[in-house]
Amino acid sequence: MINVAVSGALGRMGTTIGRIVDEAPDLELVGGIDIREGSFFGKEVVPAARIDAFLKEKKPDVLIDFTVAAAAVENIRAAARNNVALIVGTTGFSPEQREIIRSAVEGNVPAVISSNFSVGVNIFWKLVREAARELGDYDIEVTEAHHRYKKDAPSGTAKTILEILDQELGEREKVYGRVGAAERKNEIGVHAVRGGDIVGDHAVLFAGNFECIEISHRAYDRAVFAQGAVRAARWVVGRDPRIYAMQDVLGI
Ligand SMILES: NC(=O)C1=CN([C@@H]2O[C@H](COP(=O)(O)OP(=O)(O)OC[C@H]3O[C@@H](n4cnc5c(N)ncnc54)[C@H](O)[C@@H]3O)[C@@H](O)[C@H]2O)C=CC1
Ligand SMILES: O=C(O)C1=N[C@H](C(=O)O)C[C@H](O)C1
Repeated sequence: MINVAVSGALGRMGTTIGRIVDEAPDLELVGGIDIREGSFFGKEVVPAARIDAFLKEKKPDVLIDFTVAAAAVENIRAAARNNVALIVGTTGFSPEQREIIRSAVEGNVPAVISSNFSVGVNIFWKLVREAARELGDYDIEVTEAHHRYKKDAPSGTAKTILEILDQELGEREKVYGRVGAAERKNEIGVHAVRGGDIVGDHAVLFAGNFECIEISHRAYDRAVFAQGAVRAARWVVGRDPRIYAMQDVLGI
């Protein structure tokens, strides 16, 4: 039995993950952490200020964090000092926060960190990499769309797309939300749409003369992210103490 705790337990992803863990015969939901007290699936949710006492008492094997960047950094540090493995889906980290996370995790606990835990997006990233290798001279535009409550833009998944494009094509200027009259150069356009209850759409357009290729992914339910995160949680326990990607979990 793997003991699982969830931070961001009262949020959209936290409740989706809590339900999956609660229903899994091989997993035990030991409780949750959020900014306020509460309960989910019959388990206690404690305020983030009490995370150390919570981890010592409940002894989860793994903490799954879907919160906000500043909170996740503190939760990750707490898990690392209490020897709890990590799944981190939170997005919007600054380079400085990424460095704090790296030094908290490396050599201390195993952690799978991914801007997107869906299997489909992990395959989509591979397809984008392949297309970029062949179509480096085409104009490239990245578009993402999410629900009205999303706090960060562009999405973590879109930032990962940009990292892949930079790795394959060399670093190019990014133009965010094109406005005004300017001739297109070699930049990559990046566009974020926010509205309604859109779960998560991403597309990369490669536009050449007389043809375009668009690679896209659309999530219809956030269960796809939650199922991926739970799959990663089963995989991460007992691994060497370092940062892993979802591709490591999937073996792709
Ligand atoms: N990697 C992936 O596959 C996915 C990542 N995300 C990311 O997950 C994060 C959460 O997304 P949602 O669940 O939609 O947001 P949400 O706003 O519904 O939930 C976040 C929860 O975190 C709580 N929280 C805030 N500070 C906290 C702290 N210090 N400790 C514990 N909990 C705290 C909030 O009260 C809230 O309940 C975002 O960064 C989002 O981009 C979302 C979906 C998929
Ligand atoms: O906030 C969300 O909802 C999502 N966030 C992730 C991101 O920023 O890429 C993943 C997914 O698209 C949903």
